[in-house]
Amino acid sequence: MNKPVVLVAEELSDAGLAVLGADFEVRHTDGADRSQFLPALADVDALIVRSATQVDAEAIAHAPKLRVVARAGVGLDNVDVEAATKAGVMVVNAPTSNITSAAEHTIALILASARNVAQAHGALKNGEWKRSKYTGVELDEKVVGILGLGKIGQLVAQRLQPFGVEIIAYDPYLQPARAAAMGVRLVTLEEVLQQADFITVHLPKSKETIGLIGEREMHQVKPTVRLINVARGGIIDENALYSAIKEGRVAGAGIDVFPKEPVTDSPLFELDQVVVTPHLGASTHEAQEKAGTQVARSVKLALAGEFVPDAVNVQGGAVAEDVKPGLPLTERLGRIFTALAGEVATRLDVEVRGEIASQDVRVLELAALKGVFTDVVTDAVTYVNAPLLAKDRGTVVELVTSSESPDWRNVITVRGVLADGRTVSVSGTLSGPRQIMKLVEVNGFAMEIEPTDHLAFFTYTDRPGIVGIVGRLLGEHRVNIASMQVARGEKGGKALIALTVDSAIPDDVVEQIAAEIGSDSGRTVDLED
Ligand SMILES: NC(=O)c1ccc[n+]([C@@H]2O[C@H](COP(=O)([O-])OP(=O)(O)OC[C@H]3O[C@@H](n4cnc5c(N)ncnc54)[C@H](O)[C@@H]3O)[C@@H](O)[C@H]2O)c1
Ligand SMILES: O=C(O)[C@H](O)COP(=O)(O)O
Repeated sequence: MNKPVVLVAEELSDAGLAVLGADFEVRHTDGADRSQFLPALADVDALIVRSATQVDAEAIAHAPKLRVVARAGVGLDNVDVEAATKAGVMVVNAPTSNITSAAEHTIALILASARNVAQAHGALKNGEWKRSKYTGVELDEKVVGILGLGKIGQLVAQRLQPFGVEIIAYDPYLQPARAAAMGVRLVTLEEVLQQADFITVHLPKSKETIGLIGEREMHQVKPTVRLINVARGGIIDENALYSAIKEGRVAGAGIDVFPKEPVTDSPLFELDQVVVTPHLGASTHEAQEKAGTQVARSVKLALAGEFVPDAVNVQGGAVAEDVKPGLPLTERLGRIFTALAGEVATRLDVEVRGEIASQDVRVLELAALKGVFTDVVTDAVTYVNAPLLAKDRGTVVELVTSSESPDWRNVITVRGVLADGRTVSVSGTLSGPRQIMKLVEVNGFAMEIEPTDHLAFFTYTDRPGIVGIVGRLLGEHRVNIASMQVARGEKGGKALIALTVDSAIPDDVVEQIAAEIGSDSGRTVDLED
C-alpha cells in the first residue's frame, strides 16, 4: 500500500522527522518558491510549513488530496484557514512551541536597544572605540507597555519583573483581574502610548492590528520611547516609525519581523537607532525541536483520523482529560447509530449527561459526527470534514448537555430523527475503573452490553421461546454468541433482543431470524475496520 505523503516545505527539525517515522513518504520542497511548491502539492496528504510558505487558496486548490496543513510555529497569517476549512483540510499549529524563545528574544531586543549593543558592537569591530555615543538607558523604574498580553506577552511580563519596571498592557480581550494577578495594569492603547518608555508588541496580525501603531500613534509617544516588535511586520507601520525616529519623536526600535519577508533593504536599516534581526524569534534549537515534534504528532493523528488537540479549524480546542476517554465511545455510538438507522438523520442530537457535562464537550459532537459518517462515505471522515458532511446532507446537529444523569456517572446519547419521522437512539457510558465501554440504551430499551465489533438487535413482541430460536439459528450457521440480553417495556409488549457475536451475521441469517421471531426490525452492526 502507498504510504501517505508528507510534504515538508521548510526546515523541520530532525526530531520532528523522527516522530513522523517510516510510516510516511516524506518529501521536501522550497515553500517560498512557488514554481517548485505548487506542483509539489499534487499528491500530498499533509503539508508542513513555517512562516515563509504562503498556504493560500491557490496552494490548497493545487492539493486535491491534502488533509492537514501543519504550521511548525505559532503565527497562522501565512495560512488561509478559511480556504482550508472549505476544502475540508485541517490546520494545526504548535501554539506553545516557540513562545519562550520569542519572549527571550524580546528581552534581548529590549536590552540591545536600551544599551545600543548591536551598534557599539558594529562600531568596535570596525575599529571605533566610542563610549559616549553609545550611552544607553536603564530599565529600572521605567514603564514598559505590552500590546497583547497573550502567551508571549505574559512571558515577557514575567521576565521583565526582576528589572524593576512598571508593566502596563493593552489587551481588551483580557480580564483586568487576570492581568493584575501577574502584576500588570491593563490600560487603554492611548495610555500605553503616553506613559511607556518601552513598548513591545505581542499581537496577532489581523485587520484590526495592521498599522495599529501608525503615524497618529507615533505622535502620542514619549520622545524617549523604544519600540520592540517580535510579533508580525506591519503592526508597527515601518514608514511612520522611520519618520518618527528621524524626527526625534522616537528614540529607537528593536525589530525582528517585517511586512514582507525575506527583506534585505528597508529604510529602517539605515538608522543607527534601530536594531534588527531576520525573524529569529523562534530560531532556537529548543523551539524548533518542540515545533517539529508537536506538528509531526498532529500530522500523524490527523492522517489517522484522530482528534487533534492543536487543530485550529475544528471546534473543541484542547480536550479536557475527563472528556478524552469519551471520544472513542462517542464515535462508536455514532457508527452504531448509522447501522441502526440505515440512513442519515435529518436531525441529530448528541446528548452528554453527567459530571463531564460541566466541561467543554463540543469535541464529543464532532466524535459522534465522525462515527455517524464513517460508514456512509468512502473518503476518510475526520473531525474537520464531519461537520461539513452533516451540513451537506442537511443534518441539523445539536449538542445537548445536562449535569443530571440518574443511572450512570456520565451517559452519552446519539439520537436522530429520520426522514419518515422515526427516532433512533443509542446511549453509552464508560464503566468502572477500567472505563469499559457499555451500551446502556438502544431505541429506548435499557441494557448493558459491550459495543464489540459485531452486534445485532431484533425487536419483536414479547413471548416465550425467542432466545431459543435466535440461539438455534446462529448455532446452525456457526455464529458464536458472546452475550445476549433481552429488554422489554412491559410483559407481552414490544421487546428488544441485543446480541454481541464473534463474527458478522450473514444477511440471509438475519432475515431468517427476523422471519422466525416475527421481528419488524433486525439490524446488525459490524464495526471491524
Ligand atoms: N518573531 C517570532 O519568531 C515569533 C514567534 C512566535 C510568535 N510570534 C508572533 O507573536 C504574536 C503573539 O503570539 P502569542 O502566542 O502570544 O499569541 P496569543 O494569541 O497568545 O496572544 C495575543 C494576544 O493579543 C490580544 N489581542 C488580539 N487582538 C488584539 C487587539 N486588536 N488589540 C489588543 N490586543 C489584542 C489577545 O487578546 C491575546 O491576549 C503573534 O503575532 C505570533 O505570530 C512571533
Ligand atoms: O509565528 C511564529 O511561530 C514565529 O513567527 C516563527 O516563525 P518561523 O517558524 O518562520 O520562525
